[in-house]
Amino acid sequence: MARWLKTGISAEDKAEADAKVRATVEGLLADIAARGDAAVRELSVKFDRWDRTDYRLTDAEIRECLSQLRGQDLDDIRFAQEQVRNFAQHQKDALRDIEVETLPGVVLGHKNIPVNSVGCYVPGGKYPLLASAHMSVVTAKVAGVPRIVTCAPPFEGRPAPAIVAAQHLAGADVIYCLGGVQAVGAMALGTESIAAVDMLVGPGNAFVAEAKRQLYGRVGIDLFAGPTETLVIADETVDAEMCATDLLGQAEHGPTSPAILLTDSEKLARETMAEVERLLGILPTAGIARQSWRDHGEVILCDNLEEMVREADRIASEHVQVMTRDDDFFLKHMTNYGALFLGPRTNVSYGDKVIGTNHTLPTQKAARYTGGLWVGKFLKTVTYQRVLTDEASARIGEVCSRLCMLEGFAGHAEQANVRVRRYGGRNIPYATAAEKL
Ligand SMILES: NC(=O)c1ccc[n+]([C@@H]2O[C@H](COP(=O)([O-])OP(=O)(O)OC[C@H]3O[C@@H](n4cnc5c(N)ncnc54)[C@H](O)[C@@H]3O)[C@@H](O)[C@H]2O)c1
Ligand SMILES: [Zn+2]
Repeated sequence: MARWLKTGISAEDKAEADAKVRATVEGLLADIAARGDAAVRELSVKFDRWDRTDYRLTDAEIRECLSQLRGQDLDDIRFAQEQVRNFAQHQKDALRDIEVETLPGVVLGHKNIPVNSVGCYVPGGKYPLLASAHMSVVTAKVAGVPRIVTCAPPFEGRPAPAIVAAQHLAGADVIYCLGGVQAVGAMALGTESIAAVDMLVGPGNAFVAEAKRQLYGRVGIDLFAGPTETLVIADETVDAEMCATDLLGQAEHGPTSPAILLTDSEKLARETMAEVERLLGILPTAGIARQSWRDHGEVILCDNLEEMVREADRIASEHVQVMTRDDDFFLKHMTNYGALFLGPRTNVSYGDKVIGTNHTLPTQKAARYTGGLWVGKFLKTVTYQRVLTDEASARIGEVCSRLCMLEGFAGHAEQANVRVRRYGGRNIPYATAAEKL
């Protein structure tokens, strides 16, 4: 039986916090819908103390941002984008348009059409998270999206040069310096100055993730990608320093980021908890990490690998780092996760920043029903059909007609009957005679 050596705040407290965010976001989106640019500007001033008449960055501002980065920084950004682009291209190559003859004379096909315009949100409230620009803009580009708009909040009172460089180098068509609900609201709803997009993608804090959720339907969204979560599954093949580092490395994202250790070793569990305390004494971002560890950190002790898989699937964490005697066991049996990091040689940070898999991943158990952002999310798989011969049309038509009448759909039946009469040469009376076929 799984046993908790450390727990976080209660499910009720979490639900209450979520309800508050929901209500706030509802109000902000209604305001943007009603008052457009004026509301966007007011919210930008209120939340980010950032006031402009036009939030679109000019070419000169973009060039200025690029010029502020060192050559090494630009090379590193290009390297990371190259990795993301390569893997996304391989994934795209695995998606084929198909056209098949499923019965003699019956041809069915599907093709993958890129969404026409997307809005890529790049978070930047607490840290200038430039990596998110690679993940959404580069991937949209590989998918073939014709119009890519991107937003990130100001950082320390101005556009973050590294984010803007990443947005630009990734191939964004239009860059706005806007954050939070005002950014995703403006992109989805459109304002006097911002043309609405068809789909929103990218991660963000609880407000951003909730705004995307509420805008879903009005536009498409990639997935529910809110505050980061990490799960470390470890046994005594690794030590406490490795586990504690990997927990705090992701806990630093924000005060509501769960970091959970799942292990079958009580010794490792206790040593890791002690090591977390030691590292919190020296980590420069300990302010945030300490709070998330206190409120959302958990340590769960299991009896064996099977139980660890069950617990991990229940948690359905965004990131799962596996460092055990049999990592492949988890790859083989786990079903709910955003991304797996197998073995101590890799880690979530590699995935977050550079290795090439997408870092925009499902949170709050969304991993039960979706994977993360990838090139396929930007593609609409649509179908088409044609019937090549009279015989095929009559054959399908006869079955169709009977099935329509089983449902009481006389009009549908007649769509079939008219074709059976013309192409099958059979004189079917109007609609009602379907059952006599
Ligand atoms: N799931 C994923 O794939 C993934 C990946 C990377 C990052 N993340 C998450 O992205 C988030 C980034 O968060 P962030 O805050 O640093 O940046 P952010 O850009 O997501 O949010 C900043 C914006 O939040 C808005 N805001 C702040 N306080 C508000 C309030 N009280 N009411 C309404 N709006 C408010 C402001 O408009 C501000 O511009 C983190 O939670 C991180 O864990 C998730
Ligand atoms: Zn991270």
